[in-house]
Amino acid sequence: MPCHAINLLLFTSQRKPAVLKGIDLGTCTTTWTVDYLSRTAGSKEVKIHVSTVPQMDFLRKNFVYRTLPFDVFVRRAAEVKHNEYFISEDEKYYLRSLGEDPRKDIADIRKQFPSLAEDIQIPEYFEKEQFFSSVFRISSAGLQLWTHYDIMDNFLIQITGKKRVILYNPRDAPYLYLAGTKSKVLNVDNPDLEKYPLFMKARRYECSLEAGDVLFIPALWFHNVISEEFGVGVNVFWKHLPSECYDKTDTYGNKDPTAASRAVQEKAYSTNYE
Ligand SMILES: O=C(O)CCC(=O)C(=O)O
Ligand SMILES: [Fe+2]
Repeated sequence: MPCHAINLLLFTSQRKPAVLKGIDLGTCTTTWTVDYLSRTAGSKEVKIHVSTVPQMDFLRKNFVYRTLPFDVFVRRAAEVKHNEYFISEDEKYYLRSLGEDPRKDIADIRKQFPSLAEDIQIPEYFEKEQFFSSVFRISSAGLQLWTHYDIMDNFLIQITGKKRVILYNPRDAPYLYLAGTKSKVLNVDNPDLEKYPLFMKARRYECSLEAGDVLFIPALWFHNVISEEFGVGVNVFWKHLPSECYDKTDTYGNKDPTAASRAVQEKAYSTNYE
């Protein structure tokens, strides 16, 4: 086993987030320009989030869902002011790619974007049977995705563009004012402490992702993501627990696992962390 694979196994088993640099991700890191992406993926329709403000709020829904051909979407997401737009000329876009039928099918870029999937080499540090989904994350500059957790282990592969990611340990959940898997505290940099006094107690971890970096986000770790530039990411979720622990109807990877599996996941945090 190569040395970096051993390192990776070591920290995935420690269940701590980490940024991996210098991993061979294939040709995507050099070829995925706006032109290339538009030409290669063509006009397949994608459902996108469109927002007039950069800070998207899932709970109050300050954005709308719209559909665009992929090539048009990528060009718009890469520009700051738009000639053609839905709500405002400086609206922001976010794509979280989905399966063909999002209620039944899981996002897998090899199925929905086969020509682009050829260009990316996904770090294979888990067994094939553990793979759950691969998801495009394409965002306008400035866009901020709400703080949330997912229930599976995850590599966030940043192919182009810069991101800033703030993370919180699952143990700090009591300070994050959760509604389901999402935090009500949108402004993590300047929180309203009168409304959310306990937020002060949450310990913030922060990292910058440059193009070509891969962030390991362990299951249940909260993350808040700001795209500092227009950028293209792909994230890969995999099942680190036995398959039967997961809800079979969950195509997003964010439905809570069964009570027993949740207890197992949480135990990892109460024993492994200082
Ligand atoms: O990079 C993003 O836009 C969001 C990533 C994310 O939420 C994830 O990888 O689970
Ligand atoms: Fe996530």
